[in-house]
Amino acid sequence: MLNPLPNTVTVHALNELSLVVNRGESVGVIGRNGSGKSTLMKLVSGQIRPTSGAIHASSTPIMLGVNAALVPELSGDQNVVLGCLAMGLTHAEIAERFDEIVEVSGLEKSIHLPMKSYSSGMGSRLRFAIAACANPEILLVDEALNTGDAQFAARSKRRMDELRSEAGCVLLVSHSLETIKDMTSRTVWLDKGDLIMDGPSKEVTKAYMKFTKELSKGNNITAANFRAEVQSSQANVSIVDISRQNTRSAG
Ligand SMILES: Nc1ncnc2c1ncn2[C@@H]1O[C@H](COP(=O)(O)OP(=O)(O)OP(=O)(O)O)[C@@H](O)[C@H]1O
Repeated sequence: MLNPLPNTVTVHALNELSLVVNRGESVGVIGRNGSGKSTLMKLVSGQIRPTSGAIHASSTPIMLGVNAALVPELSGDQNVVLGCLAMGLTHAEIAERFDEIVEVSGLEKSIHLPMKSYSSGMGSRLRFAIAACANPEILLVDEALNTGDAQFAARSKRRMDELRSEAGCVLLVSHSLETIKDMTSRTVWLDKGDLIMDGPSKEVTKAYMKFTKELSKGNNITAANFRAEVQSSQANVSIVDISRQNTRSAG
């Protein structure tokens, strides 16, 4: 940021990095709190703009759970229509998928109540169900947003598995390394806004575990040295700028 406003603080949530995700890839994103994972997802989904650089996408990336701009005063079912229209579905497609969306949301009769009367978990479930019906080519999942109960978790996992198998590519943020190893073949490790490692999920999670283990033992210098060592071994990764080029297709 060149000219920050007075009394403002500039946060470098994410530094320059280059990431190419190919069709058919499932990519995990891991890192400590505040490392830039959600920022990366928001950049890719277009919720925020990068200060510099470019993001190129072959179609509009859909972020599960947050992409639909819903209106609290409207009922759940009205918001289903609104959210689907916002994602580019036609009225005929919405009518076709409506029952499935309500089923995935698990809201049953509450679907007719105003959304402002929902608990945060109920709201998340509705947003998830709406976003999940879009069959996106580029699917973004930020597990930090998951607030559903156990029953919903099982239902959303099922739908997420279907989506993953149908999507061209998936980016998954999770603090669960088991989930990452289970669901992705490639993982990027971010730390303090830097890309530390990009490689096979098994290797990256192993390195990240070693790093966090040293930190939890209080061996901060050993951890920092290891981080630097891993990062420098990745130095052959080309660094290019990021920004976003949206190729939104008309409804
Ligand atoms: N709206 C904001 N205003 C100011 N700083 C922000 C904002 N959003 C994020 N940040 C900062 O950007 C950095 C990266 O945040 P981000 O949410 O991307 O991290 P994260 O890796 O997703 O963390 P977590 O694991 O806790 O969800 C952090 O230092 C955070 O404080």
